Amino acid sequence: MTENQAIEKLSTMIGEKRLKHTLGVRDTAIDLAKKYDVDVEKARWAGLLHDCAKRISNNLLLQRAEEFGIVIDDIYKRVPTLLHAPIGAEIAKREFGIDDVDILNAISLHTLGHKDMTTLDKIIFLADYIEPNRDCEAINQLRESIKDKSLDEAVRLACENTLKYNLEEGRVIHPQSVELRNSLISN
Ligand SMILES: Nc1ncnc2c1ncn2[C@@H]1O[C@H](COP(=O)(O)OP(=O)(O)O)[C@@H](O)[C@H]1O
Repeated sequence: MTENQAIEKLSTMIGEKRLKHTLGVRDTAIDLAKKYDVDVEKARWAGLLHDCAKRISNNLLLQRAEEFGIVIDDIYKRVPTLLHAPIGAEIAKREFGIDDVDILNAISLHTLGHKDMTTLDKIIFLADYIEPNRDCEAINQLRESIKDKSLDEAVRLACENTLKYNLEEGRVIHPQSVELRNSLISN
């Protein structure tokens, strides 16, 4: 499938607004890949497809997770939308013909992150947070503050912002993101 064909298909799956975000993530991921010497094509495809399951309803996400053999833990049960990441990886494989494990893992980990992320995984996680179409105070500030920081520092700050947001909103927090945050603290 060409990139244009993928974009065409995606637009029917996620709608115009989410597509704009997606193209922002793709472009940001490509810039970060060049900066951190990661395969640009992998960053392009992971960025492009990271949210391909974003429009699927909670009930269908739970159903698909069963079908695909994805373990539905307690937090996934309570916040099924989190499943759009691992299910997105399955859809990228089944419907977009992606067979590269690095791309599929980056899609799967883009929302919660993971303590053992590869550089590509970190790039997609960060790109999803800082892409230019996201316009809110916390993100605008973070974009500025990470300019002179390492990738790990930037990932930690993005992760901490998401954790803080979930705390402030009184939402549950998946331990995988707490583990990611702790893995990026040196003491
Ligand atoms: N670590 C986490 N634990 C629990 N919920 C989370 C976590 N990270 C994100 N979420 C929630 O998952 C939902 C989807 O997150 P995300 O895909 O980042 O959203 P979007 O791309 O639409 O901003 C949000 O409601 C967010 O609060």
